[in-house]
Amino acid sequence: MTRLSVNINKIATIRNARGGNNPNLVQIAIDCERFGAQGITVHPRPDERHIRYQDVLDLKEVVTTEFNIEGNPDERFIELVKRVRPEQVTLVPDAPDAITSNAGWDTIRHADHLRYLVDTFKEDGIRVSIFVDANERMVEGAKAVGTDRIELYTEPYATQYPTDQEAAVASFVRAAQKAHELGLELNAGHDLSLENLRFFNERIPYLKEVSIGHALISDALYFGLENTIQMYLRCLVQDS
Ligand SMILES: CC(=O)[C@@H](O)[C@H](O)COP(=O)(O)O
Ligand SMILES: NCC(=O)COP(=O)(O)O
Repeated sequence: MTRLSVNINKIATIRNARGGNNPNLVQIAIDCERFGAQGITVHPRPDERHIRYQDVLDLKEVVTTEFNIEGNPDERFIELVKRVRPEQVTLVPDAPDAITSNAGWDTIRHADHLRYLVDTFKEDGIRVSIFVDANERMVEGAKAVGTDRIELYTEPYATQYPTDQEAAVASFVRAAQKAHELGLELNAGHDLSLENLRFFNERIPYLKEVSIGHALISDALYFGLENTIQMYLRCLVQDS
């Protein structure tokens, strides 16, 4: 079964709006796990607009499932990840002023840099995942730099899904097959939701993990966090 990692960035966004500790990010991470999440994802950004670097250190003390730290690997990020030693680091090429992540790596152009990063994190026993578009050449490039996994950037899938599900998923199926042929493990994320997740999971072979934040936390406003996590988990169960 594909595993669900809950991205708690948006909890930190709400907390930061008032400067105090409500909602309590650490308690929410503990509760997400209690409600069935199989991982916790955070994406510290240089401006700390949601997840703060201190949050990552605090979360390391309590997360008992898979801890996944995503981000643009600048010096501060590299130092943080190497200090925390999460189960997984996901390398994302987003600009500091980007509203959210908006593209995968060009794994061919940035091959030398990515190879260095993969080696750096693997040295500390941290699994490395590289965020890529659903493009077979980029998957091949990711393999060439030695990563363990890739994460497919699913925003284009989510955008096209309401109008043409088959067209939306086609390049993702090809990229997933390519990853499998090359021996790469597969994650996916960005804008996955209750609307589009089940179909994606049914169609994408060998999917190990999805990380979901924005839609899941928004749904929790209506359904509650525990129910919402269970609803997402049900989308990931395959009928046999
Ligand atoms: C890497 C990725 O796909 C993003 O979804 C990211 O983790 C979300 O970041 P924000 O919560 O800052 O939009
Ligand atoms: N890696 C994707 C992620 O963690 C969450 O993305 P989103 O669901 O907030 O778009």
